[in-house]
Amino acid sequence: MNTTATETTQTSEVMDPELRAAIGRIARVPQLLVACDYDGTLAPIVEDPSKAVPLHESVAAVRALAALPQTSVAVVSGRALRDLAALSRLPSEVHLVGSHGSEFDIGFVERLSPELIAVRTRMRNELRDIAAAHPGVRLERKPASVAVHTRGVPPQIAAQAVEAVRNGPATWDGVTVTQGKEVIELSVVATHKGTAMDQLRTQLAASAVLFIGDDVTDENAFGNLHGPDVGIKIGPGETKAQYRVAEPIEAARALALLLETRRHWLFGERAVPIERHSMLANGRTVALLTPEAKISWLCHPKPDSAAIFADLVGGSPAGHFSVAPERGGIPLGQRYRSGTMTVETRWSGLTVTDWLDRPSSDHVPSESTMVSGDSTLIRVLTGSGRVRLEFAPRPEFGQVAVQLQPLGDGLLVLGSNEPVALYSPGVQWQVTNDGGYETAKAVVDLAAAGGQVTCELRFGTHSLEHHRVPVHERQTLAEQPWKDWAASLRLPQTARDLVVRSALTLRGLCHEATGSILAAATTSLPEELGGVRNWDYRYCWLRDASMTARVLVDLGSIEEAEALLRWVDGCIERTGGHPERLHPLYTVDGYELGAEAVIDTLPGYAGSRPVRVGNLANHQLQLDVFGPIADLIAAVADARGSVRETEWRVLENMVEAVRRRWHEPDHGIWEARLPPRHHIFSKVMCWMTVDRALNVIRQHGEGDRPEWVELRERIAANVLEHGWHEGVEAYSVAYGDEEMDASSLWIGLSGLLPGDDPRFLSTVLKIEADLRSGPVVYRYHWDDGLPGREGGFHICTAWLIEAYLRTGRRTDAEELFTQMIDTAGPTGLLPSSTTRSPSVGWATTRRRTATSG
Ligand SMILES: O=P(O)(O)OC[C@H]1O[C@H](O[C@H]2O[C@H](CO)[C@@H](O)[C@H](O)[C@H]2O)[C@H](O)[C@@H](O)[C@@H]1O
Repeated sequence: MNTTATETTQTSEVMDPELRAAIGRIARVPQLLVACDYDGTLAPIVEDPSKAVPLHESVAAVRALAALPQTSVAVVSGRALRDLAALSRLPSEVHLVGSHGSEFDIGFVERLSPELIAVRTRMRNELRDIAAAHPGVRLERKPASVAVHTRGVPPQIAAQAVEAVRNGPATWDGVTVTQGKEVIELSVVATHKGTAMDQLRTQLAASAVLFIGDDVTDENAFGNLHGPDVGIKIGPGETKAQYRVAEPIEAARALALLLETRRHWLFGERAVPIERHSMLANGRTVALLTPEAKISWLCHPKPDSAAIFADLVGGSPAGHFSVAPERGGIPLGQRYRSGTMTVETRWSGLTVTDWLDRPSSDHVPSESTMVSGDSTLIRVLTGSGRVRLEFAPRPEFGQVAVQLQPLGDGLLVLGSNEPVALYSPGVQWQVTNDGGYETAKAVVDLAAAGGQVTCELRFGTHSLEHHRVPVHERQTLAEQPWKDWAASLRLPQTARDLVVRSALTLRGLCHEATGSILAAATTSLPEELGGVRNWDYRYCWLRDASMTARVLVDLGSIEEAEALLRWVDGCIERTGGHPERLHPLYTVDGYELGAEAVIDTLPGYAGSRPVRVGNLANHQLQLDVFGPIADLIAAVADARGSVRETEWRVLENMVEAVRRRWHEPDHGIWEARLPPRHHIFSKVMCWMTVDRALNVIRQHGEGDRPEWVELRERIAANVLEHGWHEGVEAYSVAYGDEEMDASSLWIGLSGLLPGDDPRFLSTVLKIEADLRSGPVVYRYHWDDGLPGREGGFHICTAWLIEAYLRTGRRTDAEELFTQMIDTAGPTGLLPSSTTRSPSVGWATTRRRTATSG
């Protein structure tokens, strides 16, 4: 018998914290079944069984739960199904099961055999006589049973009646006896709520079941619960349920909490628009900060590792590190310190300064005993007010429960493979357990602490030693390389500040240890709020990384391109002489990704699920990837005035890859999960590969390569002829297809067609007409086989701006540029896509959290 539920029943309105935590956990399962008993659970016990009506609080919660997606609700009662439906008046979404789990539908009675009906008739007659001989005893007839009620009957008469039942029809062959609350029931079929629950679980494909009941018959259901299931017993008495509440109204409260938590989980908590975040970076990993100084995203040890803070796609249960004035209030503002990746968030009386420190070995004098790990998130709190801190690390996207152990000047995160320590002298942490996860909370009085408190979240170490270098010096040391780099850039006259911020953000996406460049800091930000187009972009795409590095070369910085090209060389080497088999993307370490998977415990950004890790596009054929690499080598060679051996090798491989495969259909730049096509963009990029290689060899090598010239001309002739669609008078998305695609602007942007070629002019006009809507430029409107809608893409906006410039439409270019930068957030970040949502206005979502246009 059980025992997990405490015998003392709760009478207060405060819910048992363990039950609260269990509800928090089960609210987050993919497919939930909520099952309740009726009498004594939804409906308080009353003397007359025909007057038992449910609490309106319970009905409200049950109805609302049943209306949620991925959620089923059932009422499993001892009552006849017909009576249950009449009394409960629950809507048809709620599954009703009567007769202690035997009666799933009204036709049940017709399936009783003639023999059973004969026994039932005999039993009814006998029980009628017993009731007549015992005043006050009431009978309740059900399809296969009779309940003999003794509630309100003098105890002696009740006992005699029960004895008569037990010694009489209860002894007959084929009769099952069930004892309930002042009721004894005889049935001609065996009944079992546990079996009914198993049947419902299978029918409704439930990942977990929450069952609430009060009576002895409910123990069969409690006994069949297992794994993530939750059982709640109402009232006293032995039980197999893990949790207990005192009375039905408390069960109603538990259902209301379940409803609220599950609603949040399904639809997301109030989501901060993506462009309102700020990004921290240190060349090793990246973090996102909300406008309220909450660290809402951080993967560790690498940017494509699992997140320790995934609040961005999972709300606060998915992990965060928050700092705010105790009195509350909205921040006055947030900004980057000029030319750095340090962010300041200001309230009246409090400034929080955040940065990701570089590995401390770079900075710590050799005599220091300080042992620090890979990265350190430093949070400096200055001011005079009282500040509330909440530290909720959830390693491995919250899949691994950890303990927080206050120790010395901080606390340790225990239970994770990667050591993590929070050094926070002067902060007294209180650790609470919430849903199996521990959270540390504290309030600090900055005035009493001398005006400043520092928190250092140290990754890769359990050291809580004092760092010998004062924090302000470490800030200078962390900021100086960013400042020096930003100061070295060759900036355009237009929008200089935004360009610097863009460049710093792109630089922040560079992984210094390997040379790879992330396509984005995050996974699963949706193309459409609430949609399913949520992909993991925390990897290095050959195309995107080359385009990023190319932008930085244009701004005068070639070291990122050099590092990337070394990384690409490593990827090519691992193809074993088959550059044409390069994958479109790799991990930051340059290896193939694991299988794409869904983390179904995370609700997604604003409820946009699934949250994915890995990316199936890894196995697609994308023949365009060689072009941006060759283009980058050409730009580096021109900037440096020479070509390195590695770069020659990469260039030769790119041309060879194109020679082997340019004529094949592929999946294209947008990675549609459709059969391959002859995409215009891929063909143009193949042409560009050979064209840029010829430029390099002519300017920095030895003479020409006639076979390359011939290859380039062959590709050009092919795409110019087959890519042109007479019907739409433009270069469309793919050979023979009349749909438009913004990437086809590259027919002119690449230089394959000159700016004044009528075919390019006509293509620009057609793309503008079909794909531009005010400030938004869509990638395409063709059916990509996925549900939901596309958002606008800033990279397409940038291409259209450039196409306007090349075709002599400067005013249009300037106007669209102004419209585009108007969508940037307060600290200058501009995500890669835009979508209109009634709830959040112009929300910018998905992919590269950077101003890369
Ligand atoms: O499985 P349940 O939904 O809990 O049904 C069990 C029995 O509940 C009813 O009887 C009980 O509630 C009555 C109304 O409050 C009360 O008067 C009686 O004393 C209780 O035993 C119902 O009448 C039975 O048919 C159910 O088997």
